[in-house]
Amino acid sequence: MSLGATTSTAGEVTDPGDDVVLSARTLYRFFRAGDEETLALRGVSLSLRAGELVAVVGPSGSGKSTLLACLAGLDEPDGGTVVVGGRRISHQPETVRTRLRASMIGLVFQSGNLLEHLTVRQNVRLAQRLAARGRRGAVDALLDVVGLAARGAAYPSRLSGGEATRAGLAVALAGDPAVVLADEPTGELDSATERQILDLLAERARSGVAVLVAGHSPAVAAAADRVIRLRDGQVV
Ligand SMILES: Nc1ncnc2c1ncn2[C@@H]1O[C@H](COP(=O)(O)OP(=O)(O)OP(=O)(O)O)[C@@H](O)[C@H]1O
Repeated sequence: MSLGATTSTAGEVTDPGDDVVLSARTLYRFFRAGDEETLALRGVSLSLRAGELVAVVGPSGSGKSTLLACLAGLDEPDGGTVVVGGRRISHQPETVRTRLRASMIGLVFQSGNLLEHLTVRQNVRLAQRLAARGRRGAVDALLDVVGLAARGAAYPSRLSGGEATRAGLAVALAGDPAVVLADEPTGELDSATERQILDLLAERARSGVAVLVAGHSPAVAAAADRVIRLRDGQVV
């Protein structure tokens, strides 16, 4: 995918670099609860290239989830810029962020991204339709990739933790995203299932997707091509 366009239209960057699919510059995020102010992100910058698997690791509270939410346009940074596919996603109206996210980004959460009243197959098909990008007929192939070919008719409440994560991954991949952002997808899984999920993410990266996965576990860092360490909201 060529992302090298140069234009002055609002929301586009001048030179995103050859294969940089996502970049964040000097992100700040403050939270205020009563008198207490938390600086969750303190000037975080990063770039994510097509075909690489990058891990964001750091202790609890270091800012991983906040960072991923800002990168995905689910949350707005108080300072700094996020650019995805050559277009600015930060500081945009929600409709713009949602559209950009749907066309470019697949999200995987530990808590799951499945609608409970739909089967696994229906969840994946819906995600594909919403993104309006996935290849038709690819739903079963995708379920096969994540090892859930036999579980397409199951409802989320009947899935094990590992199955739910893999179904969530199929949903995230349904729109053929250029970027996958996974927030602690393996947090609650045993090490064999964690390995499976990380292998799937690595395989996606090898096929050209830019993958960012946040987690605590050494296995997450070990699976990555590159590791970004966060502490107290800063890259260390
Ligand atoms: N909505 C919020 N309101 C107030 N403080 C928040 C909010 N969200 C996050 N924080 C604070 O921001 C800091 C970073 O939190 P964040 O969830 O990003 O960390 P994390 O590295 O993802 O942690 P974990 O590994 O436990 O999920 C923490 O101090 C947290 O308490």
